[in-house]
Amino acid sequence: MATRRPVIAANWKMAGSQQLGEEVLEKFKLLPSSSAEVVICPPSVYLDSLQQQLSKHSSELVNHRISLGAQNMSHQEFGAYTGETSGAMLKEFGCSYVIIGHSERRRMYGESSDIVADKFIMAQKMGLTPILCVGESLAAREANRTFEVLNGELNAVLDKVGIMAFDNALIAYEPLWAIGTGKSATPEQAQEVHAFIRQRLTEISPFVGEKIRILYGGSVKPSNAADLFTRPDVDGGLVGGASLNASDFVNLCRIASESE
Ligand SMILES: O=C(CO)COP(=O)(O)O
Repeated sequence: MATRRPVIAANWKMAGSQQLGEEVLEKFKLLPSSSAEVVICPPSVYLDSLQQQLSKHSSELVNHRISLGAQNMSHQEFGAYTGETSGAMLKEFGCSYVIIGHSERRRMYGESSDIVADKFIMAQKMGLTPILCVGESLAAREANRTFEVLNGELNAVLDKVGIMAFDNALIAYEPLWAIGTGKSATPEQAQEVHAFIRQRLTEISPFVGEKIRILYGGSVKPSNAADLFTRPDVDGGLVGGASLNASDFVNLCRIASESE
C-alpha cells in the first residue's frame, strides 16, 4: 500500500480571529515536530495576517509543514463579480490550497456540482490545490443512497476535469449529518466510504486512486481522531469546530502524525 502523508486541515468557517492564528502557531512551537501536513483555512480577510505570522515564526516552525488555504473561491478568473475572491488573489496572499464544494456552500449558496467543477478547474489553473468536499445527507444515508450521492458528486467533477486532475487534489468526505453535530461517523462508516471513493478512482487510474489523500470531516476531535485516522483509507481530517481551539487542533495534528 502506498504511504500517504496525513493532512490535517482547519476550516475555521466564519469564525476565528487574528488572535487565534497567533495562538495556533504558538502551540505548534511547543510541539517538537509533526509529520502531518497542516493546512489552515481561515476566513480570507485573515489570510494576510496569518501569512505574516507564519513568516514571523518560520524559524521556530521548521519541523512543521504548515500551509494556508482558503474556504472558497470564484470560478471566474477576474472581473465584475462583487464580493468574490479570485484564485490569483488567494495565491497572492500565500494560499496553496482551497476548499471547493463544501456542503455549506452547496446547500446555503446554491453551488451546483457544475459550478463546483468549474471552481476545481480554476483553482488548479491558478496553482492552488483543491480540497474537494463530498458527502451525503442523513436522508440519503437512511435511504441507502450514500454511494449514489457520492458517485454523482465525484462524476460531476471527473467528467469535466478528467482523472489526472485528481493527481493534484485532495478529497474530503464530509457526511452532512456529522458536520457540527458532535456526532462523527464511526471509523467503520468513514473507512467504508473512503474505500469506496478510492476504489472509484482506482478503477479509472490505479496511480491516482492509490495516491490521493482522502480526509474525513464531521465532528473530528481529539477523542475520536486516533480511531478515524488509523483506518487504512482515512488520510487525515478536515476539522471545523475543533480547529477553533488551538490546543485541540495542534493535538489533532500530533495524533495524525502518530497514525502515519
Ligand atoms: O464542515 C466541517 C469541516 O469542513 C466539519 O465541521 P465540524 O468539525 O465542526 O463538524
